[in-house]
Amino acid sequence: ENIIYKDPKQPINHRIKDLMNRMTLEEKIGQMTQIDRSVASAEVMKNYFIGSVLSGGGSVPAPQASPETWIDMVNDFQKGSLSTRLGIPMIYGIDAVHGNNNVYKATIFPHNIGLGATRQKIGAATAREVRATGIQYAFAPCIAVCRDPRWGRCYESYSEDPNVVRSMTELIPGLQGDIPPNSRKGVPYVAGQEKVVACAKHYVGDGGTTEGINENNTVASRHELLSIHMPAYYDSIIKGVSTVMISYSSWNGIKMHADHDLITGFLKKHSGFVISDWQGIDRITSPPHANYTYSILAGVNAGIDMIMVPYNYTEFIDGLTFLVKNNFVPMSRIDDAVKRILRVKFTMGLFEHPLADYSMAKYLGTQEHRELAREAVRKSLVVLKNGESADEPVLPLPKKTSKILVAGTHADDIGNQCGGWTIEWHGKSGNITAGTTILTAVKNTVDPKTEVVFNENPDPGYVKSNNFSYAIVVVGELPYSETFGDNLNLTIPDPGLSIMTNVCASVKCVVVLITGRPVVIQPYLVQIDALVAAWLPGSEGQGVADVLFGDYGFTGKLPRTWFRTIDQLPMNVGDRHYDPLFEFGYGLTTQPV
Ligand SMILES: OC[C@@H]1[C@@H](O)[C@H](O)[C@@H](O)c2nc(-c3ccccc3)cn21
Repeated sequence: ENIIYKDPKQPINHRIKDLMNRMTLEEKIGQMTQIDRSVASAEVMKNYFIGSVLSGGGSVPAPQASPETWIDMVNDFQKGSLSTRLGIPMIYGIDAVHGNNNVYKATIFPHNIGLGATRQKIGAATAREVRATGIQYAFAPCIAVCRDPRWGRCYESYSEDPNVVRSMTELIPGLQGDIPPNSRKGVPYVAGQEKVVACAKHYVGDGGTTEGINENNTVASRHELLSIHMPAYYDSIIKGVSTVMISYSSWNGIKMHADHDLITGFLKKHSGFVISDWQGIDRITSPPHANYTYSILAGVNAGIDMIMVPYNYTEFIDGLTFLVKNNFVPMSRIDDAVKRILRVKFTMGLFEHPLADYSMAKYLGTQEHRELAREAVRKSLVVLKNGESADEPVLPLPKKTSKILVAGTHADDIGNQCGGWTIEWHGKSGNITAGTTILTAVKNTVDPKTEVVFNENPDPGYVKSNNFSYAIVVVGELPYSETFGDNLNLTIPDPGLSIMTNVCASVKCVVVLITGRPVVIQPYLVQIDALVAAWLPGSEGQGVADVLFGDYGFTGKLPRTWFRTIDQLPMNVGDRHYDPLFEFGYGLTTQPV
């Protein structure tokens, strides 16, 4: 190819410069525009030079669509982009935040709250399952530091402790590949076709809002912001994260999407691109979209490079074009944004491999990935109580006994054990995707002679009259995401609470909590014989039975403080007044049998 930007042997900076020199303003602004698949088509991609498409939570080509159907859709949009004058390929993004979780039959890993180990391997497996659907960009990892469990997204946060969150940035080399030894830091990196572009989110302070109110205001000194919420961004950038997503929240009343100092003045020492959240610039104003021209002006001039519009792309394109032509947004700002977007697209080899090939479809939901998820589940569970004293432990449970009861709303429900961001945006109860429920796992694990009785919500009389050796009660929160998960009381919703108290009043009980965060449990502890925090384990429920029955020991530790009562919140490790029910880092261990 004698056209420099099309020649993979040319240095990337030369390819960027050559391509930029050829681009019209319309083509440049198109690169800055990301639209949802529901308003995309090959025609739209071609006519508006769209640079990126996404699947918002639950935005799928068809219910239970196969990997091939996903690849067909992505390649159809790509062909539209390749048919433009300059043939700049588009990049497709999706929230693969615990596996490629929008996709039917994808492996669903534990949510971040439960991810204690194996993060790089999980990143690599997730990258493969994203590529299995032809997608090249994952809006992960979320490196929020959740400081108040009343926040609806606390389960998307690894921990309240910035150091734990920093260690979780190991997901990035899993997703993107390890940056080459002694390569320049702060440069985007994606190692080929089995890796994806990652996205550290949401910049910055998303987990520190008042009372955990989603998208709200984080009141913090500069020192607190930099020491609690910022550290993991350093690690992410050093590890070559290619993109950073801006938070809906505000810092001391300033909307992050309009914060030039923190975006351009601080973050953009790295040379990847910065992307807005969904209608993130619209929400700069209250009410959202009250002055969209101002939203575009404030967001783009603050330093945002790609706008997740995601629907009314002509309004965005026309608005930004007006602002550039009338010198409200300098051309230098547009060129900076497009340069960064092109750098990521060139670095990841998208110009050389714009179309997904079907050979990777086989990676979706493989047994190998499910075994990895199962291992992650084992390592994520935390034993908070194990009998009345160490010399009479309840766990591990005997496999061989006459008859056991399994009860609870979360015992035989894949959707409940996966939580939000699974198949649908908010997740959904029921048999929503492939996997192993905890009940199935228990049946797989006990001795064949042991009778396993499942009764979701038994009455006390039933429990008493049946002479069960013990009961496993699996209850917790119903699936939720974002604002819908904001919760000021953090009680176990009924009927879970009454199932727990009824069963535990009548027989020796092991309570397994399926929650995205600590919940009120102190009043019930005395009647619970053993208590396990299982968080949101995902599709591989076998990992729960593996440790319950001693095939593996429990090793998990609390990644966040377990409060005594709600009125203590916010309360985090290191606070002067710290009086938790179970402290950060607490967890009883058991030996494998
Ligand atoms: O799914 C794309 C992004 C995701 O990456 C971000 O983490 C998350 O904050 C987010 N919220 C919405 C969203 C919010 C309200 C209505 C519709 C969609 C969309 N998104």
